[in-house]
Amino acid sequence: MMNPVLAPGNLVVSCQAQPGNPLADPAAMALMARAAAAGGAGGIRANGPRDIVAIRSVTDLPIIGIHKRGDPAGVFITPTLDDAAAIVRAGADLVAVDGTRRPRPDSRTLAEQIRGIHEELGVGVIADVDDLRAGLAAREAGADLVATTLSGYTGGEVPGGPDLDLVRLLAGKVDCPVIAEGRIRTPDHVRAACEAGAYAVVVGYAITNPMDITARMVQAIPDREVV
Ligand SMILES: CC(=O)N[C@H](C=O)[C@@H](O)[C@H](O)[C@H](O)COP(=O)(O)O
Repeated sequence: MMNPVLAPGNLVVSCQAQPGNPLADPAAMALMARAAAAGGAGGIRANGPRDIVAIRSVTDLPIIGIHKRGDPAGVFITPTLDDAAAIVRAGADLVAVDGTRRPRPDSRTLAEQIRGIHEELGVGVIADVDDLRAGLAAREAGADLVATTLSGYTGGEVPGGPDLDLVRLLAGKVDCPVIAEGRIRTPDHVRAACEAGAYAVVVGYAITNPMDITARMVQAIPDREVV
C-alpha cells in the first residue's frame, strides 16, 4: 500500500467552486485554502489543475486532487489516468477517483486505473465510493484509502445529512483508512464521523461555499416573500 500521506485525525477542507459560483477562480480557491490552513485544516481537497497549481503555491498541506470531467450523472471524478496525471503534475499529493461500480468512460477497470496511478504517477489513490460493496471492491482493486464521497449521489434523492452508517460499515470491513466525506455540515457531524471510525473528515460546502450557506439561511426564513 502507498503511504497515505494524510495524517490520521485531520480535517480536510474541500476548496472547490463550480461554474456559476462567483468564487470559481483559482485565486479565490487559493485564498480559501489559506483560510482553511490558518483555521487548522490538515489537508485540502481541490478540483482541476488550475486550482491545484494556485493552491500548491500557497500551502504545503497535503492536497487531495480530483479532476471533475464529463457528465455528473455518471463517472466524473477523475475518470481517466490522463486526468489523474494532469492533477499530479499540478501538485496533488493524492488522487481521488470515482470508486463506484459504474462503467468508466474509457472502459478501463478501476484496478487498471489505480495501478496506472501507482506505477506511472507514484501517488496514493482514494476511491470515492457510494456503498459498502463499492468500498470493498475498490480496496480489492488497490485503493489506498476509501471515502464516502459519492454516497447519495448515484441514484435517488440526495439525503440531507452525511452517511455515517457507511463510514461505520466501511471502517469495520476494509483494511485501509476510511475518509468521511459528503454533507458534513456541523461540528457534531465531524465528531460523529470520527466516532464512526473515520480516519479523516472532509468538509466542503459548509466551509467554502458561501453561496450554498446563504441559500440555506434564506430558505430558513419563515413566510419568505419571493420577489
Ligand atoms: C458528489 C460530489 O461531486 N462531491 C464532490 C467531490 O469532490 C464535491 O462537490 C463535494 O463538495 C465534496 O465531496 C465535499 O462534500 P460537501 O461539500 O458535501 O461537504
